[in-house]
Amino acid sequence: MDCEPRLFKPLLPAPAGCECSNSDCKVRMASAWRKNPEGGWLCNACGIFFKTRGFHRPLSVILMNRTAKRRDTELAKNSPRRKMRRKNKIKEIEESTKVEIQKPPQLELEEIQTYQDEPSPWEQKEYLKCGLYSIDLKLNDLQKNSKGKDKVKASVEMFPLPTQYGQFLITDQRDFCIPWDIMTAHKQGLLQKGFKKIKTNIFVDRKRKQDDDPIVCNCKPCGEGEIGCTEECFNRVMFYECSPKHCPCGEQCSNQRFQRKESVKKVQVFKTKNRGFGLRTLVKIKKDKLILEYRGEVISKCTARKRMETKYLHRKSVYFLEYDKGEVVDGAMCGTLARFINHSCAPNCHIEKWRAPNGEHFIGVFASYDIAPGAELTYDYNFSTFGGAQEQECFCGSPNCRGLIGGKHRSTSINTRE
Ligand SMILES: C[S@@+](CC[C@H](N)C(=O)[O-])C[C@H]1O[C@@H](n2cnc3c(N)ncnc32)[C@H](O)[C@@H]1O
Repeated sequence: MDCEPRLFKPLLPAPAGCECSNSDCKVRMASAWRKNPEGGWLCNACGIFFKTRGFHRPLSVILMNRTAKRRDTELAKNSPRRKMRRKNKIKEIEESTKVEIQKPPQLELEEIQTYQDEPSPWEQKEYLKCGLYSIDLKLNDLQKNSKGKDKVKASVEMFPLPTQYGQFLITDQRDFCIPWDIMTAHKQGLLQKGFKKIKTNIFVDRKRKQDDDPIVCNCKPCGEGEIGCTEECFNRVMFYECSPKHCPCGEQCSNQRFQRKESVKKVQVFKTKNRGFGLRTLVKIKKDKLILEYRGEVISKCTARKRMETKYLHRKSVYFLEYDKGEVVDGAMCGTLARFINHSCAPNCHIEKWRAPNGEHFIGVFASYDIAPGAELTYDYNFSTFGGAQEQECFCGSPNCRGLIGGKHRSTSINTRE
């Protein structure tokens, strides 16, 4: 295909070093120069315009021609449709400015001034929303996808990044802020590998029991404003929680603390000097109050041993707690904040095991006496943890410290009357 190079006429300076006598144009270089009736010089474009229309080329047409010319040159495109559009625009402007031409020159100038102040929409510049190599992709434009959900789309299509960009990302140092929730979780030790809070125990080696024949107490339904199932409640004495469906006291039953999740909410994980993380209370806790339920994965002792020999082989902390005959709660991977409670030989808490109406158990940390705000919560591991782990040196710091936690000294007795 023959493809002749496009020839541009060389630009000539105005004769005698002057400029285009159209006060809106004033160019010094043009492809040709033409004389106006007064004897001055007009550039080729203004000369032709004046000759064909009888008035000077207005500023808006000059600007539009310049923009179009520049765009044409830059993009090397010359579509006939665009030419038509430009011609039509020029016609429109001619129509609108013809009347103004009749006005005295002073008025014409004012009119043109307003053109300059308020550029027409086709003269307005479009700005890129994002740099070519912008570090942060702008994700402002939300578009709906086929399912009607918001779909994020970058505002501007990006060029591929230069090859050295990876190096830049590695070496670039920028200030950043860790999101509040992540920072808090980190401070509370919740970012430990794989730890997740759960709302009920997870049964790994068997199914959860679904006993639909709960033990019902013989308390009498109480009057309005009274509290049911107090100290004398047969279930309470036996460390059984009443069933919400069957208890004669109904809504007034006070023996459903685990099921109603009546735990102390204002507790805080903190870093201890030599015992890893610990848990402290931010509020005063009364004697016998349920502080937290100890939840986790309910596994057989056999699974627990296997885990200790594999998964937890190099772990310093142990999170096993006796659950039932031959079963253990493992709070290492998932559970509640109770897993952060450390051992003390002079503890302020103890563990209680309560029977749930479905035949399973609730294991809770209870206050052994009134605890002041800010105090670290502790219980004696030797009475409640699973005795399969190695002995560890005790750093509880109490005057009657036994020196060791865990190992062979452990007993499995938990406070329960089963
Ligand atoms: C259930 S975790 C308690 C939370 C643990 N401190 C943590 O950072 O996750 C039990 C582990 O804490 C440490 N620990 C608890 N009480 C301790 C004590 N009095 N002295 C030394 N280490 C203790 C031991 O490593 C133990 O295996």
